[in-house]
Amino acid sequence: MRFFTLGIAVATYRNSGTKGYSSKPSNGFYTKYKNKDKTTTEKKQRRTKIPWTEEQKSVLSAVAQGSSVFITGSAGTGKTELLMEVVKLLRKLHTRSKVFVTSSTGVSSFAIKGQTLHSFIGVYDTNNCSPENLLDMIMGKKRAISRWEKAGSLVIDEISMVDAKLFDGLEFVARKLKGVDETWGGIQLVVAGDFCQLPPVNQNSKYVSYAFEADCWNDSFDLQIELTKIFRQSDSQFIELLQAIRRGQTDHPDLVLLENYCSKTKCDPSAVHLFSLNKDVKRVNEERLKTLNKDVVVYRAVDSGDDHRKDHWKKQFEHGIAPDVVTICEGARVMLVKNLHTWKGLVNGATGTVVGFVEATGVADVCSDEWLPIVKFDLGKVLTIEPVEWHVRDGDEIVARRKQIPLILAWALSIHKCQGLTLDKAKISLSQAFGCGIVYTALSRVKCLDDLHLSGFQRSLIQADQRVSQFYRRLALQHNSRDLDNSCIESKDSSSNTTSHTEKPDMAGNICNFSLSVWVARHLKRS
Ligand SMILES: Nc1ncnc2c1ncn2[C@@H]1O[C@H](COP(=O)(O)OP(=O)(O)OP(=O)(O)O)[C@@H](O)[C@H]1O
Repeated sequence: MRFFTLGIAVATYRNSGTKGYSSKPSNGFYTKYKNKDKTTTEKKQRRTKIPWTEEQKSVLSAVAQGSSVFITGSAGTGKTELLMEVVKLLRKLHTRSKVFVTSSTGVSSFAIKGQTLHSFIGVYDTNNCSPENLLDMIMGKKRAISRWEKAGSLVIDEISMVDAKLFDGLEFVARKLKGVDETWGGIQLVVAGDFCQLPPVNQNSKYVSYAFEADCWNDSFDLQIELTKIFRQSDSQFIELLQAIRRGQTDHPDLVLLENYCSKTKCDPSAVHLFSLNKDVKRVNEERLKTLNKDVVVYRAVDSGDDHRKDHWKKQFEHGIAPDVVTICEGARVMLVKNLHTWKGLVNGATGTVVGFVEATGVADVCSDEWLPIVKFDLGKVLTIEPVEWHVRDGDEIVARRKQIPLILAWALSIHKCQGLTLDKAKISLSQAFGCGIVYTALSRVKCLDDLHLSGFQRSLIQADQRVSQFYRRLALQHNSRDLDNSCIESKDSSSNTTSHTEKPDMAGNICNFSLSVWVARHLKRS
């Protein structure tokens, strides 16, 4: 493997546009943030302390039994958090090198420390590809073939953006390359996502088919489970309103609240501005940076990787969240794009303001004698941000590394980029919004209505796809029939005292018996 380095340039120049290296950005902070945040062991201990719900536990126990599982649920129900735990479990079951962790978008694949689904497949343009075409394209790629042959488990996050044709194609490829005549060639599949959020993007046609419409969908899973406990929001009125929007309900009485928020509330200047178009995001961020009229510091990423596969990983970085160039100055609103200190809330999505710069002496081989930003996070913590590393993986192998400051300008963001994030405050411009799920995805980023300022909101923008609604209705019916089956099994088994299960009311007040759901789902699938 050959590595090359682009070289880092940390330069300061006046906002006026005249480039030139200056000594140090003017600020009053030259003391490094001392609290070097505990040991790795302590970090690990804290992470494992998440109080999993019964639903989440049932997923973990199904995975531990070798089941293939689909995890869905509203925004903020902990799908991604749970997936991280599932990955740990799968690695114990199959060994690390046989577990492939993927997501449909670059941003979300970084969030789960995986790779994009397309990079795992080894083919980038899969639009309207038949299963046979897909297999043909993969057959020309040794590494891709070996990944498929090796795979004991495949994890796919943000499934809402994967279309049915691709999902069926992947199942076909798995069966052929594993040489096992079982669904997915016997690979343990764990898939997560919310079909009420952003749908698949198909460049060649307006019609999108969701993954659940794939012929193999039902046979792919032993358990399909909808998580019902929402963690991101706690205000029941807001939760109910979001659920109405998720269902595409345009006549909900509380929608008037959003119309009021559109016109009346004064916008908090620290709120993140969300747009549906990237050009609006770029424009607003550049405008806001200029208005500060301060010296800026430019951080260029240092990339290294396998030269032969440079096109591949460059593309990955382009589509990922790790920025190529970060241009900031004192006063700039920024967002962390990597988890730094989870237990302190300094995670991917945490926002703050650059309050100064500190000399970067001794920071591992980049930025030496240059400047590191000090960020005061909205949560109150102040932290010197050092460069971190992102990886592009090919299965278990790291094929490229990017070192960069994990910040992006955060006055404005695209709604697509923020899928999966929790935002402290948001100013959402919906005037250019289009398509199903976009209003729900945008609004569900914040924790409460007071954190929201809206413009361009109209009830007509709320759109839910009928196929998605039908899918969730079917899933709910399955759950209900499973509950009935469970109570039968319970009474059968109670005589032998072998069954223990937890009862928990779901959002609709029904009683769900989750510990038995795996068995029942398998039973339903086979019968
Ligand atoms: N059992 C739990 N107890 C407490 N908090 C939890 C639990 N599970 C998840 N969370 C927290 O809930 C928040 C939302 O989780 P996460 O981002 O995984 O949701 P999600 O379902 O993936 O959302 P989205 O669909 O918007 O991507 C996170 O802050 C996460 O740490």
